[in-house]
Amino acid sequence: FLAKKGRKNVMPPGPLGLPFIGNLHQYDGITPHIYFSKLSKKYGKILSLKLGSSPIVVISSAKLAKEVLKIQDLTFCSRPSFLGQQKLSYNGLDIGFAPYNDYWREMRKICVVHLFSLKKVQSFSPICEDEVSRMIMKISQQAATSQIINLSNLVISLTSTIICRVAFGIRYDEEAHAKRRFDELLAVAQEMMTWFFFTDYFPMFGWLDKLFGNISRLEKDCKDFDEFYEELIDQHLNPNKPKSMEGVIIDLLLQLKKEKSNPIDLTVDNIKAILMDIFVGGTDTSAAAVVWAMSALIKNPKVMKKVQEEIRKSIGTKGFVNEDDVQNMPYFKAVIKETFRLYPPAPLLIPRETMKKSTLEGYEIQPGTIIHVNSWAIARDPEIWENPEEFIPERFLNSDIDFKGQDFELLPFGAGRRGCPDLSFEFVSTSIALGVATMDLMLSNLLYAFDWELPCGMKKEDIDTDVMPGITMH
Ligand code: HEM
Repeated sequence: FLAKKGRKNVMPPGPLGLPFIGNLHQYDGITPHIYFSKLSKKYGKILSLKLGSSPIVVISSAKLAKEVLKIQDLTFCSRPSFLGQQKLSYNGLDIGFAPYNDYWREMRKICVVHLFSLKKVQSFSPICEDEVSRMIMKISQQAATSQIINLSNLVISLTSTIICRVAFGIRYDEEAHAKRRFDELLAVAQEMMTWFFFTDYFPMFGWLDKLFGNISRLEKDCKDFDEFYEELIDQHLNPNKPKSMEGVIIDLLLQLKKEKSNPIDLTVDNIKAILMDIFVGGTDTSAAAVVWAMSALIKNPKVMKKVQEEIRKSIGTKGFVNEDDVQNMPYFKAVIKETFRLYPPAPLLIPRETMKKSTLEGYEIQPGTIIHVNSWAIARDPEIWENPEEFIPERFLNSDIDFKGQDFELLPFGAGRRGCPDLSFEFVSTSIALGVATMDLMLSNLLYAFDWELPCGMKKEDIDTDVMPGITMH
């Protein structure tokens, strides 16, 4: 028995670890959200464990998420410094992996004010619409000859094409070498960001990373990225660049660098680091969400039929669903929310690190502790959600719960000062924000234009829903 008062100085409960390695031998690094969720059933909504020398606390309730992301946001708003993430972000010169400090505050302001202002995001809409209609055309051609469509590949390729156009003003031909190179770089970034480096958990044994070739691989990947950015920057500095390259994100950043009007003098490395955030944050997340949505719909044919009826009734013979049309489709919006609930693209958000000593549920949390908010587990908590494992969009039809970071039972974009910058548009419908708008457009048009079924001989139980490693859940 531990009275709340008596818990002082005690870490939250958790599995017993071994000396030196802690719980590393039990840890599932591929699906950590599921591993933590199982632990929370045994140890509670706040639990702790140790990976090597790193203390970790996992939160699995809406109430505690509110405590961490809102009430004590300032205490819990730094980021741990993992080797792969640090190297890829030019030592935290980006926004997502930067520690909480004045630099991060300024960079985030630049991003929100200049790169993702409402006007800017709206100007991206014709690009998204153009790319989605090209995708629909491509599927039509393949369907006409009864070819099987690999939807995951198509959707990932589409989001990366959109980001390339929005960020660099370049439309890579799908088969082109440059496009393949970009997609490969993205896949490598995902892998390196969650790669196991000894340095992260056993700093004294960092030399093992060298021995096992982890460092040379990481350095090679960073070099590849760097060359890619350099080429892009050179293209944008060319006074004879094509018109399509003007006013895009990289151009805006180069302009800000030249103007020197910000408290931070932007360097080329700052620009490269921000580009990395935009690639990784902007491409993977909405693509993963669309693939999960389609998988859920294929498994739930009644929901598929109902949402298609809504879209087709609303759009009629217009031929294409535009961004504004979606606002008049409550069931479609509920399908999006239900997808975010069951399949949040970043199930553990991006890990936080405590800035100072604090107390959570009477437990003392030391500075430098890594905090995981298990948004995946919270969104399946039977104390909050009825039949939590079922895909039932109807639950959102008469509910005010939204995903803008105010309702802590549904946190696909995180919340608080480190929440996804899309949330800075709290005063605007989130569908205007780039990630959701892309997702709305892709999914609504896929459902409007085609009837979907699994390849011949495949049953819905055969759909492989095993998760691949990475911050984003593919
Ligand atoms: C469906 C689309 C998206 C989802 C589900 C998503 C989700 C997330 C999540 C969960 C976080 C961490 C929040 C936290 O720690 O509380 C985050 C942070 C971030 N996201 Fe997104 N995101 C999406 C789209 C985008 C887009 C389109 C961009 C930019 C082009 C972007 C850029 C970022 C950045 C820079 C951060 C780091 C914020 C910080 O640490 O201050 N995301 N996002």
